[in-house]
Amino acid sequence: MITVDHVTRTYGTFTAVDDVTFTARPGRITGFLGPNGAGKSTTLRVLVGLTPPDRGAAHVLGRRFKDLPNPGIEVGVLLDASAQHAGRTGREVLTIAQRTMGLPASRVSDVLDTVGLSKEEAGRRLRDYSLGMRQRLGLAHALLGDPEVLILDEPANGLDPAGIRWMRDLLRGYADRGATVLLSSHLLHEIEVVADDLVVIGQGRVVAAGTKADLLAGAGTHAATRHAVALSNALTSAKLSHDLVPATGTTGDDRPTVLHIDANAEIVGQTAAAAGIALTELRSADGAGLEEMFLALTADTQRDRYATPHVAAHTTSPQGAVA
Ligand SMILES: Nc1ncnc2c1ncn2[C@@H]1O[C@H](COP(=O)(O)OP(=O)(O)OP(=O)(O)O)[C@@H](O)[C@H]1O
Repeated sequence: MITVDHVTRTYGTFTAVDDVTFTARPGRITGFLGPNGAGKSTTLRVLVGLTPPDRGAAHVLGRRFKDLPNPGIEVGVLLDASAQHAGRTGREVLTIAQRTMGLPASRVSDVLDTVGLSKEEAGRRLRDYSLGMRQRLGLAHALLGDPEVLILDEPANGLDPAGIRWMRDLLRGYADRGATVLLSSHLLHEIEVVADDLVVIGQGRVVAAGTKADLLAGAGTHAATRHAVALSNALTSAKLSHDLVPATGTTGDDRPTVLHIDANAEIVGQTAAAAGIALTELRSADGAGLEEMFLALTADTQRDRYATPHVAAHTTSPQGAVA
């Protein structure tokens, strides 16, 4: 269990983390999401005692990190995979940690195996490691003590697709055995696939927290059609609000146009059928849900604005909007 309780951290007059409160529970993977500079790393640093908070407190397994007698055994931490002496070999890094923690020497080979670093790679110096190899070594370091809690900052950074899949399975296995897993990431798809719970942060403040299922509930429906104007009219008549999904076909294109509708697929299908409109696709918008939720929740805190063309059924002429 991890609890972050009203944590605030300022640098001069700048508030990097502002009254942040959330819980990461055992047996679950909690995804910590936010735009660049939102305060994710600072929060994780407070959690592991590297940055003192100005106000509030963070606890891991009911204690402050610095009060854990042998933290490596209880909590596996990966904050910055490059923060190791470049002249040491991977095996040396792990051996130092293994001895410090009082673990059997066999743990080093075990975790090298787990993260897929070969004997030969473990003998190379870190300065010669690729980004993905450093990340794997960082994970090996975090897993060394077979801890009950994992705190990982951007763990998928630099991993190839097979590595990302492997990491996902590894974290799922940990959580299924009752561990608490907290991971930050910008990779929304990764978080969407792996996380049970989500905490979204923007400009230092928590803007949403809860189970992924609750937060993404009501994601709506995506319907594709070659008759977007007619469908938009039918949806407007049925008082169903809808938007054009950005970067999909527009009138004049050969591709069907995709609309996002704030209603379930059954209602949308019935509305289209009643109006005699053929749909080429009808599906829950879950897949796009996290990205849309993330951008909407953090819109005020994004440095890169994004243009969303709106059909805005109830306010704009559908013909004008999709033409
Ligand atoms: N030591 C420091 N001194 C001054 N400002 C800092 C310090 N550490 C962090 N900050 C500021 O706090 C804010 C939050 O930074 P943080 O690294 O926590 O964000 P983040 O959400 O992890 O971002 P990213 O996704 O880009 O890694 C940023 O504006 C950053 O510049």
